[in-house]
Amino acid sequence: MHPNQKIKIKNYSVRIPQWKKNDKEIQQLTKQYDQIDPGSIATFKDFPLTQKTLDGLAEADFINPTDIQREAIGVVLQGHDILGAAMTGSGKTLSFLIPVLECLCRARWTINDGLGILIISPTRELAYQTFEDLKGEQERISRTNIIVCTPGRLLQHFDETWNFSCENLKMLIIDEADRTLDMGFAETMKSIVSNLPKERQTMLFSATPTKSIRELALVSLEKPVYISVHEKANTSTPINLTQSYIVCEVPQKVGLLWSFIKNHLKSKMIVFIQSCKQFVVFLRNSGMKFLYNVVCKLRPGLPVLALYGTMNQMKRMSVYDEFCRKQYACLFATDIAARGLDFPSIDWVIQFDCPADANTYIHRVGRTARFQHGGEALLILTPREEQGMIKQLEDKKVPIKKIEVNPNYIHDLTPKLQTLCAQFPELKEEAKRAFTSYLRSLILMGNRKVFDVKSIDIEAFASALGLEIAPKVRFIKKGQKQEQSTNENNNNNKNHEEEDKTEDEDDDDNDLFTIKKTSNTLEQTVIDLPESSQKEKKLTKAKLAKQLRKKNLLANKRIDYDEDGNVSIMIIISLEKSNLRLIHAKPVEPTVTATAETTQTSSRSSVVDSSENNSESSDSGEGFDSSESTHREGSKESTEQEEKEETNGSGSAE
Ligand SMILES: Nc1ncnc2c1ncn2[C@@H]1O[C@H](COP(=O)(O)OP(=O)(O)OP(=O)(O)O)[C@@H](O)[C@H]1O
Repeated sequence: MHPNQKIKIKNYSVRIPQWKKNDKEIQQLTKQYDQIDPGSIATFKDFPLTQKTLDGLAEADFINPTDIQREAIGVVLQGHDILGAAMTGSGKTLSFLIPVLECLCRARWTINDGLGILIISPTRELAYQTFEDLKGEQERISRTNIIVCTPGRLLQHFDETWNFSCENLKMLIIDEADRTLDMGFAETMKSIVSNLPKERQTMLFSATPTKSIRELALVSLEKPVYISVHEKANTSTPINLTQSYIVCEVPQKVGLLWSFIKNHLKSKMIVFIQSCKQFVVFLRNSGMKFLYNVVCKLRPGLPVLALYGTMNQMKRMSVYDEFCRKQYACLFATDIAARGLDFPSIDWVIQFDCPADANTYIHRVGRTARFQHGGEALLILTPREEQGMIKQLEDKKVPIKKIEVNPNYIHDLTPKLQTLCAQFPELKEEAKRAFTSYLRSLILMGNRKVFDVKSIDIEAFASALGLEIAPKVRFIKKGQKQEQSTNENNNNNKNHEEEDKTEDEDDDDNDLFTIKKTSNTLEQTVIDLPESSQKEKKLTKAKLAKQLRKKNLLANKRIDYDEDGNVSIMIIISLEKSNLRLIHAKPVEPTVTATAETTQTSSRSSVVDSSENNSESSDSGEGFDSSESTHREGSKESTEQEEKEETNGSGSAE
């Protein structure tokens, strides 16, 4: 270069990222973490939070933290693992979302850092997607910083998404932890946790913590701080929730519900209907579809909607949105809506069917009286259910009062329903299915102190549904026989049991949990099968695939019911602790070639996931349902049948 030549220096302007500008601010905030004292926190501004977070909170009108937020945010900012418990609607979500944002901000997280936060929730809302969606998801997932998903879906990404990496993970949040375990995801959760980096912070939340959570806490948390803000409260439900129950016989329930709706037209209400996970799709929500269709046809004078797990995800979302927007409406829902969903301004929660246990009750009523709002809850019980359920609620510190109904208040809908059933044959079929599935669900419920099919006046119940004659229900006798033989076995073992009885076995939570877990397994479904065909064989996956090929069987599930609601064909494969078990199989001609092909080439994921979902995901709509995706294409016939069902009985009507 010539010495006189001037060097031109270009003035490059380097764009300084926002987080760098705030570097000093972050350092100062971090220093204040140790001084956080929940007692002195009145507003969010009292927390050492970044300006962006504070602006976001102010924009959403969140000024004062709730109890759980006041207690938990500081502890998480200080870097501790937590086990958080607080009532429904008390703001648990924000108590982990605020530290999540602060964590990413502090770590100056960018898109290139990949996954930083994993939030596991038991609901399917973000995981219920088709395989087509998954493809897009697999591309995006490596560039995502926060993932919210169900355990099943997450495990699938571990297995199938080549570029899915958790190695930079900063925080793991397990929301509604008890429900996740309740659904049989304990093993899945353990294997998820074992795949995550040890250097991370973990938060575990629940509104109804059970002993079972402790086991998950042991494997996932490191020296956790236990935060239970309402532990010493006199009640386990929000104080501004008024709770009452009515006792009436099963045949009067429909009339009572109708009278209630007619008298509360200026209200927004959710009516919870029992849905039995063990049932096949078309039977699973039959009680709910029947009631929904009846109420729609009778035109109560307010919008009526329905939300249940076997609806497709798009429909579910649109019903959810529509219900949120309405000022007055009645939503028929299964327990899919019982947890976590934050519907605005619900006036009433009606439990048309007795909940499986006190925790389910607490979550259902928790859809109203959220965050300082008021709300009312009404539980409808049969005389048989009253004592057992009320005892459970009292034990759980649920303040509930009995109210008597004036019999004149209850409409007798029988003539109207009979006319409707005669007019609409599909409604009559639905009534039959509702009848059968309700009785079956009582048998499968397990807790005989509360649920007892023998206490039902079968003829009166059928008539109350608009049926002239009661469908045959041979399974009741079979169920009773089975129960008898179980009782005899139990009597034989009684002496040993009494000797071995431990404190844990006396615990209500544990007891219920065990019952629920057993009743969730597919083995319960074989209650209706001829005894000779109930043989169970433990199989390895390879052997199973061989047998399936040999016998020309369809993998997954196909259950056909005859007119009486008895099983005529049933094939189910379930996965239990990595042992595949052929529950029952009868050879059938493969209806759709694609499904049979899938069976023959049964890859690990297709067999595993579908069976998992048959047994676990069910109505709650949780987990990744590959039977809804991989096999959907193949089993067109059954899909069409399901679709028909859904169009008949779902959506909304005014
Ligand atoms: N600090 C706050 N100020 C005002 N509203 C809040 C605050 N925190 C939460 N909320 C509102 O309270 C409602 C309930 O919050 P959230 O859904 O987090 O409750 P939850 O404890 O997770 O309930 P559930 O156990 O039923 O899932 C939401 O509508 C939320 O927007």
